[in-house]
Amino acid sequence: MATETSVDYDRTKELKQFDDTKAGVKGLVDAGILNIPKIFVRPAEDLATEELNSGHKKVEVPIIDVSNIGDSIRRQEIVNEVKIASGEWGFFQVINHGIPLSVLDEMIEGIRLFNEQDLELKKELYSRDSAKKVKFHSNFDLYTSKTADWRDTLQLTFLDSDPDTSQMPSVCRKSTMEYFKHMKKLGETLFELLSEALGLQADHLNSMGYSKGCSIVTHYYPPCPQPELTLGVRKHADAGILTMLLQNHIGGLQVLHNGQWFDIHPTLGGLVLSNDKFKSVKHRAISNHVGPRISVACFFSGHASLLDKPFGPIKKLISEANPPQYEEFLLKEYFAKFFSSSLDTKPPIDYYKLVHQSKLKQFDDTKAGVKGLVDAGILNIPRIFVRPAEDLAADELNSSQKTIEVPIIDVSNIGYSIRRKEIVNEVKIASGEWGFFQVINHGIPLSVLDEMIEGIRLFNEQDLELKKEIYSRDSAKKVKFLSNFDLYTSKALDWKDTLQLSLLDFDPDPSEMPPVCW
Ligand SMILES: O=C(O)CCC(=O)C(=O)O
Ligand SMILES: [Fe+2]
Repeated sequence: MATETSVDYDRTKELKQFDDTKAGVKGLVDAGILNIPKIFVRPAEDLATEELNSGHKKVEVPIIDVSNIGDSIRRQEIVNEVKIASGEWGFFQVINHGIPLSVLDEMIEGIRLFNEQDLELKKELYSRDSAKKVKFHSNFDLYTSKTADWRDTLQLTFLDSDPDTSQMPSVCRKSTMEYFKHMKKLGETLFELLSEALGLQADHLNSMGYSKGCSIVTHYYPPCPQPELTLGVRKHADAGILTMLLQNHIGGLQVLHNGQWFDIHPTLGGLVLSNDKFKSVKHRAISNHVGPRISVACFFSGHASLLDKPFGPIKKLISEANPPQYEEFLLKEYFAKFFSSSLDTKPPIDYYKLVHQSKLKQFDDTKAGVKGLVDAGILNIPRIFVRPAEDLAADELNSSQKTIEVPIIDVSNIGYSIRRKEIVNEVKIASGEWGFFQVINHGIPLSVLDEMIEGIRLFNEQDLELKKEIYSRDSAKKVKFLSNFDLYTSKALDWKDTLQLSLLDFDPDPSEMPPVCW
């Protein structure tokens, strides 16, 4: 514990030092660093899951040609393509959108100029103040994430009005204004297509104000000396309703589909959200030896006037056959959740998932745990236990050949001072390197261990009504039985039931223990 705290302390200090430079990641590169600072290095277990990337892909990322959208037959086809892409991927690339290439190029160039201008000018805009409409910083979640990402961000928020040109950095003012104009128009078109794809009137989503408020979040990813150790943007799902994303020639955007990462080659891409009819795609950007990589995300997340209003599944889509999947929430609470947590934690929309919550409650209310399901003769495990596809894919990892062995420590002869020193040393190494070791020759009779296991088997296999009496999630209870202590907060449940005996302030009290195993 003590080491954990001191590591955390150093990290906070390093984060603050980095933040105080107000020079972002580009400042580090300009200073000529050869190794990236520790605050950017991803945990070893995350780095190991990169294998995910290597598999052969049998499908292709959807590309939608929106030319001739005015032709009613072609429009129907496009709506259908949008429906499939949004439902299966939550992502598509748009081509022939009519935005002049020069507008896109100049937008990227403006952002390059902003980031490469005199540092003192950039520093003036460096801020983490959520009230600021125009600000520059590195990693909005710098102090809450496990690892910082290799990018700097200039954020322009226009939720309640069109862009305020006077506040915009002069180097990218003209190009951003022009780009914004086109994004607004394309955004409206995409919202029309999405409305139609949901079986609604074409103007449905636009008339709700979704295409009115928008934030343009521009990222600058300087070349990274050790791209294998960090990311440009960690895996996440966007919080907004629709994101339109532009990236320069370097590429690096990847979307997660059926547990595999797909590279997205530079062109405009859209990302989407809805009542589970459309997917909210997980995506990330890798960092690279070459650069700068530049990307521009245009988030449509609703006009400022919607922030205080309840937000929930589209009423017209709800029926008995198609019940709501999410409860209503206030948009401002939802965004507060998003901005106060690390980008890669559970997407905020998951907190409002109704069906999932009610399925969890149903299971909890049986008080029979996982064993109850098995006794009922289920052949397929309920969905609440199924791990996300990307976690399952990462398990391939498990199969690789191991060259070292798990530490086993023989504690016999612990009374001899020379042997004790050796044991202490083994404990030190095992605890430092693994945080785990096995103990042998501990002197506990085998029968004690066997009887303990047998008692727990008897407890779990006794009459259900007796077990139910102590089923509880009450943290004050010293003796309780339950399945998954984190049932309501985890991504997927574990296949286990638990009898918990907390002996923190008292020796076991036999009268409180389950009779079969006391
Ligand atoms: O830079 C990119 O390609 C992705 C940026 C992104 O995902 C975001 O801003 O949410
Ligand atoms: Fe994103």
